[in-house]
Amino acid sequence: MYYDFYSGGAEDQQTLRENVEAFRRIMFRPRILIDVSRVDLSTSILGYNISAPIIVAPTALHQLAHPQGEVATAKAAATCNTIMVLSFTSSCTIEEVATSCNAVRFYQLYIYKRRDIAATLVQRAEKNGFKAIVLTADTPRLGRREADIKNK
Ligand SMILES: Cc1cc2nc3c(=O)[nH]c(=O)nc-3n(C[C@H](O)[C@H](O)[C@H](O)COP(=O)(O)O)c2cc1C
Repeated sequence: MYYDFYSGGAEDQQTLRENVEAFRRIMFRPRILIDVSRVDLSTSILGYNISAPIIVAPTALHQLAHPQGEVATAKAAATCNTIMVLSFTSSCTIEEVATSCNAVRFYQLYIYKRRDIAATLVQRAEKNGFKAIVLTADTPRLGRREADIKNK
């Protein structure tokens, strides 16, 4: 059931397939006869410098995959000099992740009807040195993930 959670998509998984296909369609443009003695992919997001234009997207429940969960992911982000976005549905607490490493951390938020829950979480994230809120707006309801239904 853990594997299905990570690998599965909703309904007939057409969007999941299209996500993979979309990346396959992206080609690197070769640039010929230019100086490659120093290659630098670094960039910045909201003023924070990172080693490449890649950050850790918010994903739920890392402890399903590893006992150290998001703490280990945040340490890896710090080692790679990039940003860790901690999921609202993280298996480690905001405080555990904050004290585990010095990665630049953003906090992902779903907005529930109970706005006081969101407010409390934002305050906890702020208090623990998270630098930005990543608002997830595309999940007004969860997709119908048939593998999860089967595994219940
Ligand atoms: C296993 C899994 C768990 C996820 N959990 C969350 C989550 O907790 N919060 C969230 O905002 N997005 C979550 N996402 C969405 C990812 O952040 C999203 O896939 C990522 O932003 C990459 O976007 P793309 O799939 O459109 O390329 C999850 C995705 C996967 C595959």
